[in-house]
Amino acid sequence: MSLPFFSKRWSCKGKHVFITGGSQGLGLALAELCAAKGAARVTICSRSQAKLDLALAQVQAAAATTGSTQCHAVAADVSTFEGAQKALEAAAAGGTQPDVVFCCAGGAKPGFFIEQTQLDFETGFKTDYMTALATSHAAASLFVRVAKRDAKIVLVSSTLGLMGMVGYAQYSPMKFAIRGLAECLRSELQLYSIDVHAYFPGTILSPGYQEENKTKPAITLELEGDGEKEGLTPKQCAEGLLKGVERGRFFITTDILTELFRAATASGGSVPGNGWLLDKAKSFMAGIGIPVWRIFIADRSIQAHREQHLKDLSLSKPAA
Ligand SMILES: NC(=O)C1=CN([C@@H]2O[C@H](COP(=O)(O)OP(=O)(O)OC[C@H]3O[C@@H](n4cnc5c(N)ncnc54)[C@H](OP(=O)(O)O)[C@@H]3O)[C@@H](O)[C@H]2O)C=CC1
Ligand SMILES: CCCCCCCCCCCCCCCC(=O)[C@@H](N)CO
Repeated sequence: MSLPFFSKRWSCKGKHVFITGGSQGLGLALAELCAAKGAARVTICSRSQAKLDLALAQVQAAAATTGSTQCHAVAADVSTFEGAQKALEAAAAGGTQPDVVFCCAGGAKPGFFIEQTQLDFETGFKTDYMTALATSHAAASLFVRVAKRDAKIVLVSSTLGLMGMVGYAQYSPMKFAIRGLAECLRSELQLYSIDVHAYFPGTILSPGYQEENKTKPAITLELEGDGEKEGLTPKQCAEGLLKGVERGRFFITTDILTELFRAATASGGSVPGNGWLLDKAKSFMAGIGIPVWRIFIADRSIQAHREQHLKDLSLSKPAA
């Protein structure tokens, strides 16, 4: 056990870092960062071998700056327990078990609730929640089995794991579920001294973001704001995420808005915060700013959009 005020800073140096969703976006940027920071081994995992081949070359290039990192790729679908277990076994085949597992796999398919199908929701459940559940279950089981010391599991939620809004019914509830999972695991995995962290990014300018914008309703885009201006690059997010992990933060954010939502909504003190007094101040600010935004901007724009929306809906419906 480490004391809360005197704990040593964690570092990925010399560690084996395993990353799902490592073939692009946040996961790839994180892999490059850990390679550049001297991790002993970086294993990236995603379903597509073709994407992994391209990504691995980038991670190797990042590793060349220090020269001490071995880089590997494992093709696996981590949305099942079997897939996640196999992925971790393959990662360990090189001789060292992972020390830290980042669950970055995920992705949204925005759309209107009544236009989305059972398959859309099931895909959200698999891609966002099951990948996180299966990976963290396989990782925790492995860490306990080999009595790994200093092990970590990092889950990736979203701003939308702290608040929900129009267009994200297929995705946001899964990110809320990841937050619930993180809270349960933080509590239970203390039994094995495994640290758990949860990251809540805002917009990440990733390939996934480009993809989701293809089906994103106009009203969702409007409320979310201009991603290109307000979003962060995968590299900026990876740096912020790693910094949060190094400092031992439980709920990690990389933008002020998400930090306000966290302070205002996160579990009423039943989980570690980001500084008691500062959290109180942020929660106070959020308690004023967020309702003002909801009443005067969000709900107002949605209500003003009703007429246009009904026209848009009937466009996609066959004539009665
Ligand atoms: N982009 C954004 O604006 C935001 C993203 N987030 C979250 O951050 C994380 C990273 O997002 P982003 O950088 O946009 O990621 P991308 O959507 O660009 O990439 C997703 C990655 O996950 C992999 N993946 C998807 N499904 C599986 C699966 N079943 N098994 C294994 N790998 C899988 C993909 O590879 P492959 O196709 O080869 O499987 C790919 O490497 C996600 O969890 C996302 O929900 C949170 C807030 C905002
Ligand atoms: C003072 C209070 C003002 C409040 C303003 C709130 C604005 C809401 C922003 C919601 C942003 C959602 C980002 C995450 C996106 C994400 O996870 C998807 N892109 C999936 O990939």
